[in-house]
Amino acid sequence: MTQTTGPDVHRGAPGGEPLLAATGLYAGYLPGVDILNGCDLVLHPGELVGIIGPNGAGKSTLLKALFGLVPIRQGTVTLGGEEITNERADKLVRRGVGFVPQTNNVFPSLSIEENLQMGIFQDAKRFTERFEFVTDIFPALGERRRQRAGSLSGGERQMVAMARALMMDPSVLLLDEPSAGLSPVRQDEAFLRTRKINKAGVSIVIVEQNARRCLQICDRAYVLDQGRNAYSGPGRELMHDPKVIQLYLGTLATDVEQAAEPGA
Ligand SMILES: Nc1ncnc2c1ncn2[C@@H]1O[C@H](COP(=O)(O)OP(=O)(O)OP(=O)(O)O)[C@@H](O)[C@H]1O
Repeated sequence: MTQTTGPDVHRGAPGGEPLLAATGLYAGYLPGVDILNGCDLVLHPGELVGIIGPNGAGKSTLLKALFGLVPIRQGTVTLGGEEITNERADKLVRRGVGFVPQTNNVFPSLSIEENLQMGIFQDAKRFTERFEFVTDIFPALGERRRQRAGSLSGGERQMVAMARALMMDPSVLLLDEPSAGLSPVRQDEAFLRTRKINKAGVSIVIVEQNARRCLQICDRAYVLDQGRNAYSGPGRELMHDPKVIQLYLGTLATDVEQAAEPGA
């Protein structure tokens, strides 16, 4: 049973102190209108945690609230045990939180290299070291460092945006729908890229519309509905949970899974 009730909200999470923890968050854009209605999330060191749910559930709002872009009216956020609720985004970047927005995530008139410089302007002396790290993960960015970001494809821009967020050596990366607007093949690449960053030691919270693919790559996931936790658990477990399939994944998820299983 994966329904989240009370202490079961972080089902499947490893023990120990979480790296990032949000507790009982109420947040919204307009006075008196809450989009988040008491949702919780924890991210443990090394984890890749997904947030899925229907359109308008508040997935992106949760990410923005964690990054100080939407005011939190009630509840707390901690990073490494220290409270960071409503801390400004630039301070969060200094404290090791990176954020990759869904759209407008590169400076189109700047080159790839200049975009990466913008990512580390708060600690410019580390540019060379960090440039080497990110181009090791994404060699294409090193090879094309002089190319204007505006001339890149959607998938390549997404890669630049992720790399820019990695320049400050974050311990936590918040990714807002990295597969949005990409063709199926490019979507797969975006998920593989996410996994690669995670394997390089960065803990990740990823919001995704492509719920099935998200659950496939995540250690754990939360299903949000109307700004509240509806279900949670290990990604692959949620994928096969009849309630989650019926309410949030549709029949396609089971069809595709069965087709992928030998002998099915
Ligand atoms: N800047 C804004 N000002 C006012 N309301 C907003 C703003 N951004 C989002 N909302 C509202 O907040 C609600 C949740 O939006 P949010 O983008 O967080 O949902 P989501 O779960 O990410 O949805 P989707 O999967 O469609 O991207 C929606 O009703 C939306 O209209």
